[in-house]
Amino acid sequence: MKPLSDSERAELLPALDGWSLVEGRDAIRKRFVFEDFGAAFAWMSRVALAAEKAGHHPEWFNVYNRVDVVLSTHDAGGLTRRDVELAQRMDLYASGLLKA
Ligand SMILES: C[C@H](O)[C@H](O)[C@H]1CNC2=NC(N)=NC(=O)C2=N1
Repeated sequence: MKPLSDSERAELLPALDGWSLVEGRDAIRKRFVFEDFGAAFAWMSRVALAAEKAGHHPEWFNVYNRVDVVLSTHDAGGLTRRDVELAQRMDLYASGLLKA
């Protein structure tokens, strides 16, 4: 999988909801805040199954109801379409679960 081209970045990254570029690294990040630990972990479980199926895994750190996520494609050394797809899937699965 090739890293995103400049034109792909310009098109795909601004369309993502709440994701931002990580400084000093070709990666994107987002903080998800859920109602409680149960909601956070339910979401993580669902994402984990999808990630395993796709063979593309997040870097993430969970404390109680908060999950800090970083996405990058290690094999490509930077952002690829796989990261964009996983970000979109994470957002989809989080809808309705996030803290108001
Ligand atoms: C063999 C296996 O599919 C690869 O090592 C996958 C696993 N999960 C991965 N996840 C991420 N984020 N980047 C990768 O390059 C990657 N590679």
